[in-house]
Amino acid sequence: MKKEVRVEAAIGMRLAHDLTRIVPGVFKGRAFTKGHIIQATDIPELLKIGKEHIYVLDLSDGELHEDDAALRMAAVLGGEHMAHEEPHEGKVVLKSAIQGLLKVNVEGLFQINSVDEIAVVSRRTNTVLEVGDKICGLRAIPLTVAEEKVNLVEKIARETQVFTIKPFQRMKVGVITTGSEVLKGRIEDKFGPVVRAKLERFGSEVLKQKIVGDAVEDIRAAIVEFHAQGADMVICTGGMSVDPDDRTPGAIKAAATQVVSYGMPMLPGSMLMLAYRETMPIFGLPGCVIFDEFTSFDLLLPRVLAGETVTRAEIAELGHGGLL
Ligand SMILES: Nc1nc2c(c(=O)[nH]1)N[C@H]1C(S)=C(S)[C@@H](COP(=O)(O)OP(=O)(O)OC[C@H]3O[C@@H](n4cnc5c(N)ncnc54)[C@H](O)[C@@H]3O)O[C@H]1N2
Ligand code: MOO
Repeated sequence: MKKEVRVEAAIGMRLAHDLTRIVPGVFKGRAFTKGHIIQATDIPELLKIGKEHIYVLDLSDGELHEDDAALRMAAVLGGEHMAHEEPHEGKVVLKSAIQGLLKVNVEGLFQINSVDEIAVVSRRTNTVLEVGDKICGLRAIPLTVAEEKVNLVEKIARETQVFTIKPFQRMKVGVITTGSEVLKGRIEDKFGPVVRAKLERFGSEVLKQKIVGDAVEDIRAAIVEFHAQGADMVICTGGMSVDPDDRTPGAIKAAATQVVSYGMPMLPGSMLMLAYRETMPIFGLPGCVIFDEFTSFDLLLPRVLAGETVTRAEIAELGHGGLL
């Protein structure tokens, strides 16, 4: 049960929840903390943030304070490689304790948010998380909430394992740079450093970079050789579009046991190819990867490094929102 008391009459009473001050462009946060005992000197400040009344709470059985509801939900939604802090203004934030790939059971999250008065708000599935990055913020909407709603959230969370973080594998990657202009020294290679930096971010490394021309057989042989040497992944660069000298897709196809897709419904990065030679992933990277900061490669590389196999159906789904 909650009772309203005028602030002038509330001196000596404990605040039942955090109170928020927002000054646009300057500050948004806690002005008063739950449990604070109201002093006469607080009254002008309370009135300034629009509080003429405060609640005095007397929780009945089966009713939870917003902070306790949030903490209970965080305890079941959190899991391996996750951490959270104390509630602020009724909200708890789950954070990642490692660098990894966030997997969200979207159906489980939907079921939880279908429980009235509950909000669990997450990053999108397949987001790359660095140490300390937020996974989700969660809260009960009212100041007090029926415990049975939190029980239901706990049940769904246990059954669906809503959030998982997959650490990245450390892979040894063979890089094959195609293009007569690079082989013949007409231009300086820019792909090597870009690919190396993208791999190193996830703790993987370039085993070796081979500079080959545009001949299908040379590119195919280089892929087969890396595979025989035990590379975990091969990345071919350039030669992915429609010119007569763009022969990389044909060479990847010749070396692969499975082509997942040549072409992605994403821009930039629409000419990317993903294939496998047995279990070894092979990427064909189009020229845009040396120019654009984020392409389809930046979306698929973390998936592959997390040990996931990407299907053609998932690639087809990328079209919605794929225009970057
Ligand atoms: N008519 C069409 N034009 C283009 C298409 C298409 O479908 N039809 N696709 C476009 C897309 S999308 C991309 S992305 C680009 C690039 O595709 P490629 O992978 O074939 O790129 P290249 O032709 O090999 O090279 C383009 C450009 O980049 C330079 N390059 C390549 N490799 C390196 C390297 N290792 N270091 C430095 N510079 C490199 C190369 O010299 C060219 O200047 O095609 C669109 N066009
Ligand atoms: O593979 Mo291309 O940019 O879509 O930029």
